[in-house]
Amino acid sequence: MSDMNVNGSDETLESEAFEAEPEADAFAPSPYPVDLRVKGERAVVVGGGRVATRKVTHLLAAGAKVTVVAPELDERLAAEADDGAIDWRCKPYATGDLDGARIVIACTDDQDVNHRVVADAEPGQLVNNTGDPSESDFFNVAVVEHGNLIFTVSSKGIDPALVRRVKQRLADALPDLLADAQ
Ligand SMILES: C[C@@]1(CC(=O)O)c2cc3[nH]c(cc4nc(cc5[nH]c(cc(n2)[C@H]1CCC(=O)O)[C@@](C)(CC(=O)O)[C@@H]5CCC(=O)O)C(CC(=O)O)=C4CCC(=O)O)c(CCC(=O)O)c3CC(=O)O
Ligand SMILES: NC(=O)C1=CN([C@@H]2O[C@H](COP(=O)(O)OP(=O)(O)OC[C@H]3O[C@@H](n4cnc5c(N)ncnc54)[C@H](O)[C@@H]3O)[C@@H](O)[C@H]2O)C=CC1
Repeated sequence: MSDMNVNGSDETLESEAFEAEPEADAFAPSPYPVDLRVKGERAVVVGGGRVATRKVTHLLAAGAKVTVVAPELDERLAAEADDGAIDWRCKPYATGDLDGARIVIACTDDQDVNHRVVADAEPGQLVNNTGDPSESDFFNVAVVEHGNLIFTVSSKGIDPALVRRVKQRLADALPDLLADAQ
């Protein structure tokens, strides 16, 4: 598998996880792959930095109602809050902030807080701890959209850097790959 090559160049996608070392597969069995419909559902994102910005962008595109809990917001999220696109609770996370959420994403730079968010979530809430895949009900995947097609890339939470590289190659290769398929 190590010579898998999406774009036809000589470069290979080197990765320990890609070689499927038995001890690397801490998240077996594989996750159940779905496209989750979240239109109109409440999503609570705890943390307002770079990683939160990426998650919020996808949640808004999917039509979720987004609440961000954080004492500070990155520039782009601050603009979304000013526009009324997201609800911003300008404060540190506290128990109770997850009430009414269908989806919960913990992405502060304080792993104790992220852990507390996971511990506070109700059984019916889908929770993602961006700093600890072992505590997540789901993983955020890389996305390449092409017309009505959505291509997603996941490594079962094992190797996000590899996922990012593969996404880029997929995006570069898709126009040629699909030229006579549509
Ligand atoms: C488990 C998961 C949690 C989750 O569900 O979010 C997770 C976890 C972690 N990521 C880390 C690092 C980075 N992740 C990225 C990028 C992406 N990460 C994404 C998903 C996921 N990342 C989930 C698993 C997905 C899978 O593998 O199947 C993507 C695909 C989707 C998205 O985030 O929306 C998005 C690319 C999207 C795009 O390009 O479009 C970058 C690059 C960057 O930020 O620019 C870096 C910087 C490092 C680098 O580049 O090497 C660290 C180490 C943190 C540390 O130690 O500091 C952890 C924690 C850990 O692994 O323990
Ligand atoms: N899944 C992924 O794609 C990645 C995940 N990570 C994880 O995400 C974490 C955050 O990364 P960045 O967004 O780059 O950090 P950042 O420093 O840009 O943002 C951290 C945010 O957390 C907020 N925050 C801090 N304490 C808080 C509290 N008690 N309550 C609410 N909000 C609080 C801050 O105000 C800030 O908005 C990293 O520590 C790492 O664990 C890092 C890289 C990629």
